[in-house]
Amino acid sequence: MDGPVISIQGLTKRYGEVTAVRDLDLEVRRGEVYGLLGPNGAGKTTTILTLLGLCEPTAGSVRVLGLDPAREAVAVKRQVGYVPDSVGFYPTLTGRENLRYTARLNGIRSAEDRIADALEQVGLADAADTRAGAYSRGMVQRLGIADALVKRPSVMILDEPTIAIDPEGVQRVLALIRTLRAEHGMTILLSSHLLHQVQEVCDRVGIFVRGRLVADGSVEELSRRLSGGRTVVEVGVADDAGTAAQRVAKLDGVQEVEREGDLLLAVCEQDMRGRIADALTTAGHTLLHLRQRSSHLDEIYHRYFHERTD
Ligand SMILES: Nc1ncnc2c1ncn2[C@@H]1O[C@H](COP(=O)(O)OP(=O)(O)OP(=O)(O)O)[C@@H](O)[C@H]1O
Repeated sequence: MDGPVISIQGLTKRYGEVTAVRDLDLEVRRGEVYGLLGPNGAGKTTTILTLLGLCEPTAGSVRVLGLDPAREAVAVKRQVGYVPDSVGFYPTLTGRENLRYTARLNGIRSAEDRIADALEQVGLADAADTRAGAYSRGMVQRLGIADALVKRPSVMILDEPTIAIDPEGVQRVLALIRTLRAEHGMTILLSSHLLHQVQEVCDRVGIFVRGRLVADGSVEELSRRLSGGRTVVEVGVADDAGTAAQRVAKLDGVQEVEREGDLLLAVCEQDMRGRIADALTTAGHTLLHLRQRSSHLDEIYHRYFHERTD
């Protein structure tokens, strides 16, 4: 299938007086990890439920793999793995037995190999025959992902996949998301209010505030837009920083150079790391540090949030 895997145009969802999602346009391309980012009540879950055909749009059009989830929910469900924010399993059944149960519910026959593969992928092979009631929250979350993987989906939708799990568990889930994308080319949509985590795994993010998408792009792009198109390059040299600063300031495209502790901050029209490195090393400086500074996602998020609510 060509074109976006997820395509939302003009989506509005009202619950009585409450408008949960307003006039949303969003596209997720094949193999992309897209993060829906926003505070509680922003409309993330409503958007996800609409993609799964579990919530009917008030207005607008939604397509998943070219299908209309409101009309073709079964076909969508067959190809899309969904992990809700709180996954429930039978505590007295083992991880493997729980997956057998849902495989049967989904009409997947001869699922044993798929179940074993899915448990292996999420790192639960050793705990497969332990009761789910004895799993940690992080393990339950990973079992939820395994459950969605059994049907070998091409798209995964995860609602708050790292909520209420410990830092080690979070890292395992994030690593798993990266692997699913890298090794299986999976398209992944995840929602979160945990900014740093989204920044770690997503190619693009959409910032949701009160049902509206107020910004959309890669973290780099959002960062550049906020800084008025300028890029800051951090430079550290082992020797005379004053002379190094003068050299960098003379380069075409560098607007100004500031000092921040031991670092020089070169404000540039674009990423000039290569030219800065060349200029300094050619002049005999020893370069210790060179990094393009990007705004942290929480700075971006709060800036957009405040711009819209002030
Ligand atoms: N079934 C419903 N009936 C009435 N109002 C609803 C319903 N579902 C959601 N809402 C309202 O719609 C708005 C968006 O909710 P939604 O759950 O989509 O947000 P969210 O960004 O996923 O937040 P959270 O992280 O808290 O789940 C909220 O104001 C919520 O109270």
